[in-house]
Amino acid sequence: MSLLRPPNSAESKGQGPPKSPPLTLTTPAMVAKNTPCTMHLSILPPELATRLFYTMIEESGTWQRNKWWLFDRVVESPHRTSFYVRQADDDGMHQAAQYWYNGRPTDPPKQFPAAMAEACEYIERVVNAEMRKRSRFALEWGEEPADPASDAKDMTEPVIWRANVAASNRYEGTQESVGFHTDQLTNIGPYATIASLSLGTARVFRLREVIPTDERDKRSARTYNIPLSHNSLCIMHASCQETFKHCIPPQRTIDPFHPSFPPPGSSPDTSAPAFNSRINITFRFYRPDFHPSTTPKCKCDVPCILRPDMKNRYTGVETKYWWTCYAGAQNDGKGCNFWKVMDVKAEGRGPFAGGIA
Ligand SMILES: O=C(O)CCC(=O)C(=O)O
Ligand SMILES: [Fe+2]
Repeated sequence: MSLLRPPNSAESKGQGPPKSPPLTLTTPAMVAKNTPCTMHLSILPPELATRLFYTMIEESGTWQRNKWWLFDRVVESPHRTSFYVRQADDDGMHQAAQYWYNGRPTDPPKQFPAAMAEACEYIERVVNAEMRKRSRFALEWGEEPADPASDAKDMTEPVIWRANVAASNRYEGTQESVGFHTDQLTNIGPYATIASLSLGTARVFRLREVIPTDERDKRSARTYNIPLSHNSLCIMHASCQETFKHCIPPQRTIDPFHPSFPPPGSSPDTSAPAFNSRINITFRFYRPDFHPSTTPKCKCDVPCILRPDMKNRYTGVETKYWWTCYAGAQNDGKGCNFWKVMDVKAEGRGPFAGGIA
């Protein structure tokens, strides 16, 4: 008599623990309480935020939609994206590196535009201050990155995170989006910290936990919606990529963004146009011990990608990670099925915050 059961009862669905409805997190306190993220409002001086928005709108003219093979067809990302490296100031890390994306070698990346480099200094300060408040996971990077002084002169505390690369995304209108995913850990390593700056039209950032297999009958995942406004920073802290997926869903409506001044170079009587565009910049720390030259290659001779074992993550002392073939994303959907468990000692990774290896 299923017709007589209450529509949302566990019994009517046939399985699983009760589900909680999606929760919208509108304040920094709510974000910190419910997710492995923190939200920081009005992060940049307003003039810099608007100037950077205009810079990135201009830059985005050349950005591409990512394409890859999924099973037997090519799919195209419903938004545009690009990759930047910070001026190679230290160890030549970027000069020598061959960058790959979705299983294909990419052109040498562009350098941070001036306004992005300026913004990055504010963001590094906030990220380092936040990280110092949190306890660290054993597999996080355990040493000060090389030459912190050049970018953080007035920091009195040690620098534990540096943004040496950034990926940027542009979402136009209500329908451009990115589906649920976790960020590849190939070069940022386990328990990475990712700092995500939002500019322009506010969009919802959605998070959902991946419940480990052995907890599925005890609890179910909840969806969290975080509206990210112009000039806000969302930090995905260590463990976010191991435990949660994230996406930018399409929306029914958005509010146009009205910049506080017209584009640089416009005539004095021009008023600022309105935009339906959101720009996102995710600042990342490519770890020296996960330098592209150290990425294992699969039998297709393409660098593997590194992913956590999200579903069985509590089976060992530490989360397990896999190196897997990614060639199939480009090669007509055909990869070599190569995989191996990451072995930090055998691969010579570290130093780690937990002092392993
Ligand atoms: O646009 C965003 O806020 C998220 C972008 C993202 O998830 C990514 O670039 O990996
Ligand atoms: Fe992401």
